[in-house]
Amino acid sequence: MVLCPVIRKLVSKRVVLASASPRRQEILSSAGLRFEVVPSRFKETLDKTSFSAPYEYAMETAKQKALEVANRMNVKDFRPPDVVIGADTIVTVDGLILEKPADKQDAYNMLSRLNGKVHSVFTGVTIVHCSSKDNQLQTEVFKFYEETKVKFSDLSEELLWEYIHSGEPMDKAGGYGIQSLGGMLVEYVHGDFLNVVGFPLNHFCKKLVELYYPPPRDAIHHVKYDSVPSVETFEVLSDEEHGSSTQGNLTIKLEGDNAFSSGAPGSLGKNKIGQDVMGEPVEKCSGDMESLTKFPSTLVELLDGFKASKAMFVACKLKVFDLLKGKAHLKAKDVADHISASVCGTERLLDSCTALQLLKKTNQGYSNTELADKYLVSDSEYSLHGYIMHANDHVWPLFTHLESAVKEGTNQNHRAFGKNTQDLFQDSYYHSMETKLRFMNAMHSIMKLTARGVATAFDLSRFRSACDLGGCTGALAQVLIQEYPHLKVTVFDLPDVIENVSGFQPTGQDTSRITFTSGDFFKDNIPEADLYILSRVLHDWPDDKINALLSKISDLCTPGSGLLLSEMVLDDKKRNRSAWLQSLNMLVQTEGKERSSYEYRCLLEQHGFRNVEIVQTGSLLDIILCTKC
Ligand SMILES: Cc1cn([C@@H]2O[C@H](COP(=O)(O)OP(=O)(O)OP(=O)(O)O)[C@@H](O)[C@H]2O)c(=O)[nH]c1=O
Repeated sequence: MVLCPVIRKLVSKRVVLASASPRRQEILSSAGLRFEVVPSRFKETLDKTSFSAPYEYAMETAKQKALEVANRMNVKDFRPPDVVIGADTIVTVDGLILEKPADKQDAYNMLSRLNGKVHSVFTGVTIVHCSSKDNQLQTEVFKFYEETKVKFSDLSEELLWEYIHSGEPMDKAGGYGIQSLGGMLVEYVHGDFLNVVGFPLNHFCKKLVELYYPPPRDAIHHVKYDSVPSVETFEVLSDEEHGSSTQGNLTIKLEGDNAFSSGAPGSLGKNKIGQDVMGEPVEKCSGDMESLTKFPSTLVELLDGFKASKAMFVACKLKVFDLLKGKAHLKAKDVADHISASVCGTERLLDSCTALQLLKKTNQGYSNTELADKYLVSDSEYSLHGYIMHANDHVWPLFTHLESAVKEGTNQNHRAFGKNTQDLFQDSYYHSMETKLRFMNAMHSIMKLTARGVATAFDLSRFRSACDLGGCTGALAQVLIQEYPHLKVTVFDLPDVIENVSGFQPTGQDTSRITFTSGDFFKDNIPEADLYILSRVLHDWPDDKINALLSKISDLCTPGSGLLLSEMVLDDKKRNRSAWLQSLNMLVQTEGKERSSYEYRCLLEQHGFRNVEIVQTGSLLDIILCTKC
């Protein structure tokens, strides 16, 4: 029996689990999935210090495990399987990542660290959709992770050694198996138990729903029943999505009273074409639903969206998070004094930020959350402060003219800033030192956060030289030279930018393989390289300018040269909300737009690029690599 129809979606596909873990095999086969097991040969040796968070490491390892298997099978069988699933489980405690112990002493060290404490277990999962064109593997990569908190009891040395001698710890992350003897060590678990065991089945099913049955965004909401907690479900699904009939009726009726569903208000259990997918009378369900969902909470969230954004922007601008960094607590009055603001206004801002989970509040006062410390403090390693200031000072005013942008189909720089933008970058970003540095800061902060993902989405080690066109402060170049010891990178950008890059260079790092060259890629000669990179560049421009640029790059390329793009890729199903909103953003501020993978593929193939591969990261940027024929 296949309880969850989304698992049934995979029945007709050749699915491979790239894992030797017997636990993963058991969890997935118990869920009714049919798959082959091809353990990955990928060595789990990625540099942990190069990841901004432990789950990034787990997701990347999971991805590399899956891609290794996809590649190997493509070579061996001359065609890849349809889907490859990879996973990686890690335990984190005291800022350390624990994997499988090397020996008994190592297991003891791990278990002693966990003793009496709460730790996190992260499993990163990657689903790779594979196809093949001219024997070249084409992949679409989807990643996610799940975190579960586990508390160990206070355990005696004797018990720890007895457990270690049982042999159980050796093939398990953190040195324990919660599903077996190790369960005795555990006081409580917060979150998905199976995630600790090695595979977050629930999240996996939700991800499959997103991939195979994307609902219209406003159709997912939390439904409350007397005896059932509010949940986001993946149970009730129909293949008749978006009005297009696919393969038969997937009516599913859950047993007992706890059957629940998701759907647009007033349409519980009713699919797009009016069928009752729960097998219940539609009227009865709709009636119940209306009384239960008086409030269209999705709309309320949207109504509040701009208030939440602005509260965060203002708290950043007033450097509230900088002030609270490293301090145990501050009262509203102390914060107000420091930022020269009213006490009553400051208190409301701080309370709103607390409600938004950017701050914590106790009787002693306010303090930063981990999130704020990491991303909102202006000088933190992966700070988004620069990008947020750009959003506040540049994007926000433009969005107040969205209505005009929609009516006129053009950017609103003239209305928001009194600027005619003949030359987009010169006129809107670089017209004063202040706007120039603000824009550079914004690009630097967002690139620092995303650079590792861009640099490692594909193996670029075959290239010896790269040219990052519009590479701004060189944040991506920094990561590229760390990842690829033989790569030399030229950062090419407008003179206005290159004159000011020195303040953005890291101290104490060898940057001798990075060269900064100034010029305009539309007008001037572009440096020669094996690999050209356009990161968040094409979305600024209309097709005619893109064609001119791609043609110029293509002329410089020799067969085998690469072109790497990073952009937010639009999806037909409108799942990637950030990408669609970013396209609106491009309307109000540039001449460009975001594009779909099909549009990118066409543009690239038109200019002689082939083997177009796309990695959808599920975060801010998707990555496309292609090769000049
Ligand atoms: C915390 C915990 C972990 N595990 C196992 O730990 C291995 C993690 O290692 P991995 O590198 O993610 O996987 P692997 O076993 O090396 O397999 P592979 O996917 O081939 O790399 C997986 O087995 C998991 O079940 C348990 O069985 N129970 C637990 O409570």
